[in-house]
Amino acid sequence: MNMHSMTVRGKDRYKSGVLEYKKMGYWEPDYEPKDTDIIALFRVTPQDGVDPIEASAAVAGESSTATWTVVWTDRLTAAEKYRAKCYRVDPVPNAPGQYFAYIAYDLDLFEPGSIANLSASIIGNVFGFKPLKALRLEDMRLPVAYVKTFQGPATGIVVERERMDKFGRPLLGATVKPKLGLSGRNYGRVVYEALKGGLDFTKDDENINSQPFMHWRERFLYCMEAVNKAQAASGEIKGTYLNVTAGTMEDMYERAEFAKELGSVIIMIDLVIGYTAIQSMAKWARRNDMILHLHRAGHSTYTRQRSHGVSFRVIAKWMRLAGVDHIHAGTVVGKLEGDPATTRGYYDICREDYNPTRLEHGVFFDQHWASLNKMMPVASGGIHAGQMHQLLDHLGEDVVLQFGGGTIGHPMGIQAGATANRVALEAMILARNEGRDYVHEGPEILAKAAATCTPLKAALEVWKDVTFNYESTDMPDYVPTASVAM
Ligand SMILES: O=C(COP(=O)(O)O)[C@H](O)[C@H](O)COP(=O)(O)O
Ligand SMILES: [Mg+2]
Repeated sequence: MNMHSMTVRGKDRYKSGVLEYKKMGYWEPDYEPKDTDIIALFRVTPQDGVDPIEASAAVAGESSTATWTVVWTDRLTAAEKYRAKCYRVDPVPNAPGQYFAYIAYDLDLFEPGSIANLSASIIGNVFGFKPLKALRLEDMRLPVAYVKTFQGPATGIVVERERMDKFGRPLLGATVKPKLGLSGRNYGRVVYEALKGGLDFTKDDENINSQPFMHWRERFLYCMEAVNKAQAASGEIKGTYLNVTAGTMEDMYERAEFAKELGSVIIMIDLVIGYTAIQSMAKWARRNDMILHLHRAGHSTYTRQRSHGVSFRVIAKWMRLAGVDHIHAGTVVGKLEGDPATTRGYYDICREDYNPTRLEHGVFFDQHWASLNKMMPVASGGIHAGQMHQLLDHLGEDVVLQFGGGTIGHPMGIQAGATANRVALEAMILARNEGRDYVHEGPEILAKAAATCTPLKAALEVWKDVTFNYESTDMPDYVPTASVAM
């Protein structure tokens, strides 16, 4: 690096001549990624005047071996091998000033089985790099050799269905509401009524831990009493996701052990506990035959903006490696953002053994999952019985459909809310199994089922106008085309 260039100030500071990552070897247009390389696809928005290829090479540099200048000690390493290599840069169609940069990383740059280590490189410093206006990690290709170093989902969809004794339909759940403030006794009543009314699961909310109005042991005791009573009353297996999220690992382990002691089939954690804590809890869940539910609390702070942050498809991939069994993955039709095609891509990541590239779903790479278990996607956020045909159509059968307000807000009460959801689902599954066009005939099928089910009739009546049709911020707006490198 020419030391003189470091004295340039202001806007000129970012002119291409100042960045020398290309010269340092982080741009290799002829590089053919190896099967064992990890590949990251970034959406790079360079500052005005910064050459896109230089900016992309800088991303490769800053997310692997480089600092801002060449250092003598590079010569003491196999720098050729350890340098990440940006090998392709394409302009993003319909997004002036944005570029897709493909970067390959040698497998030896990463510790086996550690999301913390992977993320410290790939999203470590580089998002704050001054020559970039914005940066988004869109997708990653994880080689089989790397995937195999992770445990993967503790239980998986197949064994979950066996343990729950539920087949051939989506599972049904509800988040207890209001989110905060209920006493243990009243909380337990919600769980009992929702389960007895026909749901398979109830769930703690993301911010229910151990507050003055209900300490965690209180919650666990009342919830498991409710589960046991509802199982006895219905003859079905029931579960409630006991949120073990806490301030320390010690507390989380203590809560998880108590959940196990009480006979719970499932525990829950929040994404905000961090990657290492998630991996530890996944190992605990595997050792203790427990289903592990992950609420993606916090993700929208970095997944929602189209030009900056990390796509949820990357988080979904990391979570499958880390080993959770359930993951919130969007609803398409509910209150929270997410368009059908992109959401479908997230569901594919959860449920397929192998993801072929599907640019229309925002899936940029073939991804082999090396026999890691599948994750159950969870659809939650503003959904109700009147949308059952759309939910089944968009999300398929291996999914948990969770109706919080859509159960507990039912005009005839919680049990009726649960019954409305169960009857709507079974009517739709029956129609599907009979080969009917349940999507287009959905409203008729629901109306017919409602004729003999007053709770469903009331649900359809009260929520008939509830739709959330806002434009998504995460539409797949592109299909990569010509490379600006050529
Ligand atoms: O409490 C709810 C939904 O409640 P309700 O069913 O009453 O709307 C969940 O926390 C959200 O689903 C999270 O969103 P996501 O699932 O997208 O992570
Ligand atoms: Mg919630």
